[in-house]
Amino acid sequence: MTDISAIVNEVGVLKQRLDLAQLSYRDSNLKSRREIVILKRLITRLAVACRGIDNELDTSLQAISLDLEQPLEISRLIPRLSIVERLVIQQADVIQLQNKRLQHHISQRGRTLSHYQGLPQSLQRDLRGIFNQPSTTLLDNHQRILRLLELYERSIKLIAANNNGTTLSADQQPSFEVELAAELLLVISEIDFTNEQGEQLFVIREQLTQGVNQTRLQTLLLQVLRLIVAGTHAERHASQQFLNTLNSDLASLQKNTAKAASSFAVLHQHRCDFNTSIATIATTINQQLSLKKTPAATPLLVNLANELQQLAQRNSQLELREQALIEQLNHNDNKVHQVQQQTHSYHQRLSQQEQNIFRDKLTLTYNRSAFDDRLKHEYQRWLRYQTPLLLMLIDIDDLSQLNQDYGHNAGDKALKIIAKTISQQLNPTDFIARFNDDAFMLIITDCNDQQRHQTIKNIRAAVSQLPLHFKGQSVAMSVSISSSFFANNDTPKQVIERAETALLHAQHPRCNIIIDQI
Ligand SMILES: Nc1nc2c(ncn2[C@@H]2O[C@H](COP(=O)(O)OP(=O)(O)OP(=O)(O)O)[C@@H](O)[C@H]2O)c(=O)[nH]1
Repeated sequence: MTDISAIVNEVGVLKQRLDLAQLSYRDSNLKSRREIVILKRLITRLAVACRGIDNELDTSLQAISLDLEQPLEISRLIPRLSIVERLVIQQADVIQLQNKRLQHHISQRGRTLSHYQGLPQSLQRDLRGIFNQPSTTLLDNHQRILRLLELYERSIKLIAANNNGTTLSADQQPSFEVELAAELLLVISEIDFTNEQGEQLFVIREQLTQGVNQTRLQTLLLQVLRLIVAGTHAERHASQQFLNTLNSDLASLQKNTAKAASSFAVLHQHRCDFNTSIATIATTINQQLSLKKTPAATPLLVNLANELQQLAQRNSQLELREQALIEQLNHNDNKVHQVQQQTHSYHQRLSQQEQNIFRDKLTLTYNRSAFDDRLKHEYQRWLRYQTPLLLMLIDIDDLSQLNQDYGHNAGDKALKIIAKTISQQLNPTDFIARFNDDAFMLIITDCNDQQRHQTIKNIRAAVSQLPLHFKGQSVAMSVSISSSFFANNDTPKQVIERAETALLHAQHPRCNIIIDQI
């Protein structure tokens, strides 16, 4: 009987364990449902943040969101989640780097503009206000800001010309205004702010379509400029918040997943122990029955055997649920893997954007930031190896006149064609960047004086032979070029200044002169 009471006790203990195992299963199931909610939220946020960046990314994120509507569980994802988290942090770093460069570019343009002679003091103050804002992500909007600055510059010239009462004829002026207003409308229509600034831009758009005078146009230009900067600040703030939330979501997902994984391990251990116990009891009962020493206890033993069988069945159900859990975990594993890949491609796209910010959008040559970087690098090389290093400054003659006579689009076209023509005269190792409005700078390494002369000659000849036609007229273009080798204790700043000063002197009274200055 002692054996039997022991068995009864053990069966009781086993029942308790089974109940515990079921509780623990329910608990871990609840936790994993919570994780799925977090994962869904995360994917939705990612989809909102990446919307419009890439069609494929949009579609895939949408597909994942739909898939997540299926029943899921989460675990074993910790390493992948760590990678996703790292990528998100990297993206934040990339954005910061882009900010710095764009801000630099924009403040350069702003500075040039605010030094424009004759600009009313109040306008100068307004402009300074805009450009003294803290560094921010003007990522997608920096080109628009530059275009606005350009429009603004042109409108100032228009007013200045008006004040002098000379430059523009009466029938020229309204068309010039209309052209400026149309360009401003175009800039606004490209902006997609969903915030307060977006609404204000909409109002300005309405005003522009109804027609505005010159002074109002200039006020609106400045307002649009301010709104874009403010709107970009707001968007930047929102995307920063998104990244922060994404990070904390990932961290919480990771934590919960770790908990779920450990609950799952405990559950599994329970079941193993349970199986062993059942096997042991079954053996004991069989032994008792085979001994036939306790016939009175036989019905009790049979009952116990039945109970054991029931326990074994419940255990099998538990096993099935575990199996389902494992399948869900695998499914989820795939989902997180997809998220990781999407985040990775988002990251690659940001890297691509980073590449793009080194290019001048109009001429596709490198821009000033890229030039600064490259020159720094070549200067270090020159310091070290003292191999020849040459800067060549090429300024397009009379671009403003061309703009005035044939319109800004003609000026754009000339800039593009001349940039391409210059590039065609260069060696693969030469570097060309748009240095400012109508000037390009070349960095040429390992070149002697004779090659320098030849390059200048080739560029001038190629540009002067360009077949440019605007409004049915053939227009001849030319460039002024100065160049200077690095020598003695030169710094990049000194060589650039030397080339700029030489060019300035050569252009007045007239340009198209080669200046070889060492
Ligand atoms: N079309 C067009 N014009 C531009 C662009 N960037 C700057 N400009 C214009 O280029 C002109 C440069 O003016 P200036 O520096 O006086 O140069 P310029 O008229 O070529 O005179 P010189 O260089 O002295 O021969 C300005 O009128 C700008 O508006 C651009 O991207 N496209």
